[in-house]
Amino acid sequence: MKQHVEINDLDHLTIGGIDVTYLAEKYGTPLFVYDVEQIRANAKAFVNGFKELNIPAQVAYASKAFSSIAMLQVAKQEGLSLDVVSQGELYTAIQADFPMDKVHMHGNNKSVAELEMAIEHNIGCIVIDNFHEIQLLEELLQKHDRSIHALLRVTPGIEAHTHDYILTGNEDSKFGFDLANGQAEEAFKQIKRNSRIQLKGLHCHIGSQIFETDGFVMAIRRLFETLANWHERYGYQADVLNLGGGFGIRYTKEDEPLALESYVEVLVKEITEQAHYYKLNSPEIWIEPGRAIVGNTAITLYTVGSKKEIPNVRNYIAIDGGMTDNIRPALYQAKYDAILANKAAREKTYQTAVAGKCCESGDMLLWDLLLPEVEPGDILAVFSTGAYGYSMSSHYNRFPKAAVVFVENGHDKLVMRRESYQDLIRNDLSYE
Ligand SMILES: Cc1ncc(COP(=O)(O)O)c(C=O)c1O
Ligand SMILES: N[C@@H](CCCC[NH3+])C(=O)O
Repeated sequence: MKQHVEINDLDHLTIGGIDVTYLAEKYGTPLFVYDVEQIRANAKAFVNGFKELNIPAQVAYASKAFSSIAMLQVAKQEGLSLDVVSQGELYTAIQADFPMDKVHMHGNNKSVAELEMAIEHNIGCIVIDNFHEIQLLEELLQKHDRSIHALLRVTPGIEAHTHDYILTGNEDSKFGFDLANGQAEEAFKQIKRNSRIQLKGLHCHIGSQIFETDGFVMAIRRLFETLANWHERYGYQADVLNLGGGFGIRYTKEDEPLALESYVEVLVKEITEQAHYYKLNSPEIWIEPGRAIVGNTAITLYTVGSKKEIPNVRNYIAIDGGMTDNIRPALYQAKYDAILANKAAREKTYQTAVAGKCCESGDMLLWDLLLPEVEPGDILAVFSTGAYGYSMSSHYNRFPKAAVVFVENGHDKLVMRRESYQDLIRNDLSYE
């Protein structure tokens, strides 16, 4: 994947051609900085991958990875569709003037309000997840005298664990209808009985941060066994197969992601072959990458503060953010890489852990990092924080949320303001 950061002759890190120490000074820290050119390049890798193979497809950006009006505007400009899982994500899409016919709604417990909002705005597709939802959707479509396109989310019994796959019998997942135990077929029959729900096809999502293609191939084969069966018994042909997201990115040197185009090639090849084998129509291919669109496009800038050196144990440096802007190390033991942005080419001699400033021992960003000699005021840049960083951020310890800046063509633009303390207490009511 293309590198979007460099080191300039001041020995400073740059992103999208802009000195990050300038950005830290201008906007303060913690600061998320996205390289928009890289977002576009990632989006194009998927979109053009399908175009070059002449395959009808939709690349839906999974907005859970990072949703903001500016981000959705870029997604729209790149011709992406959009995966939303809540009213909040749908509301953001509406505010970004995202074409509603390209919005797909997920969720394992969609509320009446969510479904009504989706129906009212005529979104492109609902991904039906459970029996309760079928009933709710039927009632709401009847009430509003409307119809809607839908996919059926199935669990194919394949789970990706980043580097390998396990086949599970009855998959223990809160999402979707199980193929093996017949619930998917029961749901299919219920939906087919309702003329207001047009079932466009099947959806599955096998995991996240996946570096191989075998799991996708296995899932496609499972889906086609099902489709062949439903074709034979019910005369059903799917217009769409949605393989979800999960395409892995590089966080550290140990990660070896595939080129994004190669996932596309494998999906296209396997789906085409399976359709041919079972003499079924080739469905449109939809995917939902989140991390692979934005993950490697952003860095987070922090200012270094205190230091603690425990002889023969560990050194700690602390930064002005932490689990409030990046919960992933605490939640998943996720690994990151980082450098001192103002001493980017300096020799690295200081072994240290990087701690956040929350009142929580687990609030750590990195456990083991080699840096140049560190002083308070240095700017730490953590790489690959574009996905599930800001979007999973919290107000723990009442820290205001960080600011987000987009850089492109040598210009920087604030796209999410840093929260103020006033913002923090905006929902508090007095009890005096
Ligand atoms: C249904 C679905 N689609 C898409 C995604 C996006 O995944 P990723 O960011 O790994 O591409 C997820 C999250 O794992 C998901 O649950
Ligand atoms: N939030 C997770 C991925 C889950 C995606 C949603 N199914 C992460 O940071 O890796």
